[in-house]
Amino acid sequence: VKIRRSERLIDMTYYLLDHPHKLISLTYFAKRYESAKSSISEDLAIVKKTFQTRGTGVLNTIPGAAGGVIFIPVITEEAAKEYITALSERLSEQDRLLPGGYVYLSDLLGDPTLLRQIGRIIASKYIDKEIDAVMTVATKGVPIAQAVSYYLNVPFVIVRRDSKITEGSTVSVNYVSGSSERIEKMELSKRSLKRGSRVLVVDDFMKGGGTINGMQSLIEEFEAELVGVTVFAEGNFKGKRAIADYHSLLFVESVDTQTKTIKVVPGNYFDEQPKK
Ligand SMILES: O=P(O)(O)OC[C@H]1C[C@H](OP(=O)(O)OP(=O)(O)O)[C@H](O)[C@@H]1O
Repeated sequence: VKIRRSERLIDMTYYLLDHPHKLISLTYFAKRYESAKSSISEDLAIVKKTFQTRGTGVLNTIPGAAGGVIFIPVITEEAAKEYITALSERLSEQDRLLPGGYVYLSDLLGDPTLLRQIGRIIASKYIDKEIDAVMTVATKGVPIAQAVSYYLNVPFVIVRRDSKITEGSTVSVNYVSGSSERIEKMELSKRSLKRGSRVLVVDDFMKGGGTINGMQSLIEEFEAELVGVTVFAEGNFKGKRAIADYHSLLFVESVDTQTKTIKVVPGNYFDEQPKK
C-alpha cells in the first residue's frame, strides 16, 4: 500500500532527528516508503524548508549517486541567546554560592532538557570544525560532554583524576589546580585518543583554568589537536588564567558572600572572538 506524503514526512522527520550527521541516501527513503525518488526529493525539500524556517537545524543535500541528505542540528543565535539569558537569570538565585567562589550546578547538570539545549548550543559553534572527539574531566563535565557528543555525533572521552585498573594503561600529566597552586594529576586511557585527533574540550565550570590547562597538556601528550574550549559557566577569577581562547555560556560576574547571592550573566559565547 502506497504511503501518503503526510505519513512519509512525519516518519522521515523523526528518522532525520534521530540520526544527526548521518548521510542518508534517497534510495534508503525510497525503499522505506516504497515511493519514487522524485517524491522523496520533494518530501525532503519540504522538510529542509521547514527545518530552516523553524530553526530546527540544517538539512544538507549531497548530490550524485552516492549522495543523499545529512541533518545537522544547529540552534539559531537568537534562540541560543534567549535560552542562555533565561538561564543566567535562573542561576542568579540565592544559595548557589559555595566556599571558594564555586557555584552549585549539579541540579542543572542533571536536568535532561537543559543538557539537550546546552549540548546543542555548544555543538552549534563547532559544526564546521571537524571535531573527532569531545574531552572532559570527571565528574560534572561528563553530562555536558555526552550531550555535545550526541549533537556532533562524535565520541567523548573522560579524563580522570584518579587511577583505575579499568582504564588500562594511561597517559598522565600534572597540573596546577586552582588559586591554591596545588599540584594535581589527571590521566586518560591510552586507547581513548588517536594521534592527530581534533579535540573539543568542555567542562561545567572554570575558575582558575588549571583543569582546562591540564587537559590541554594531555592533548599535547597524545599529539592531538585542541580545536576549542567551551565551559558551561566561568567564575570571575582575579588571577591570570594560563589557558588560551575559550568560550563560556555563563559568567558568574559577582558573588556576595554576605547575602550569599551571585550575579550570573551570559558568557562570551556570543562574542566574535573567544575571550583571552
Ligand atoms: O578552573 P579550575 O580552578 O581548575 O576549577 C574547575 C574544576 C573544578 C570543578 O571540578 P570538581 O568539582 O573539583 O570535580 P568534579 O567535576 O569531579 O565534581 C569543575 O568541575 C572543574 O573541573
